[in-house]
Amino acid sequence: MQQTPIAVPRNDYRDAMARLGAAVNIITTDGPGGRAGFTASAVCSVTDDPPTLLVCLNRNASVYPAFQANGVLCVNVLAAGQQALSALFGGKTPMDERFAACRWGALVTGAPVLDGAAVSFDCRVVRSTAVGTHDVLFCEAVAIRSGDTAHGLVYFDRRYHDLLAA
Ligand SMILES: NC(=O)C1=CN([C@@H]2O[C@H](COP(=O)(O)OP(=O)(O)OC[C@H]3O[C@@H](n4cnc5c(N)ncnc54)[C@H](O)[C@@H]3O)[C@@H](O)[C@H]2O)C=CC1
Ligand SMILES: Cc1cc2nc3c(=O)[nH]c(=O)nc-3n(C[C@H](O)[C@H](O)[C@H](O)COP(=O)(O)O)c2cc1C
Repeated sequence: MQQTPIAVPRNDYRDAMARLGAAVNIITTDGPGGRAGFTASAVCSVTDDPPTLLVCLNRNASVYPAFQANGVLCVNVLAAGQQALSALFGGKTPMDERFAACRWGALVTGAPVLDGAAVSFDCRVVRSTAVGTHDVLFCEAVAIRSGDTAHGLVYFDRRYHDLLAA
């Protein structure tokens, strides 16, 4: 017998996702579309050959056109103590104000690399697929910079938690 699928209400889904702990990342880009950056928890590793991550970006975000035009990005994984940057890049703040809050470098693509990040993946976007409200960006790493800190940051239950190494 066929079962009728029951849709999960959006808020129930969000409440459930709030219990899936995730790293917090500042995703940056620069190029012909201009400099831009946003906070993302929807980031994960796809394959190590070729080294590929995915990043989910809402097509309604103000930063979307810049990421589309540039085709490059840097995934900056936040370290313990950097949660203020997550709020700053999490929406509404003018772009210059977001970037003025900390120091930046560059590796290969020119996408901004955050000083003090736990690790940064400099990437070219090699493919993208639209799913619902978001684009899933497949990003091939062309350079990596590891930070000095052993202390990470996790977003869980709508709050930030420092991960302090023993
Ligand atoms: N993947 C995304 O686009 C995410 C967007 N956000 C944005 O930040 C705001 C604050 O987030 P929270 O304090 O965690 O409260 P929330 O209740 O809005 O979200 C709870 C969880 O649901 C998921 N989620 C939220 N919005 C989503 C979206 N549009 N698409 C897919 N998954 C989504 C995330 O895992 C998030 O941590 C959200 O309202 C949303 O606008 C936050 C986390 C992920
Ligand atoms: C903790 C946190 C995680 C987020 N994760 C994502 C994400 O994975 N993908 C996404 O498109 N937006 C995510 N957002 C929302 C974007 O950061 C926000 O929409 C972005 O800064 C664009 O905002 P703007 O349109 O005001 O520029 C997240 C926000 C927060 C605070």
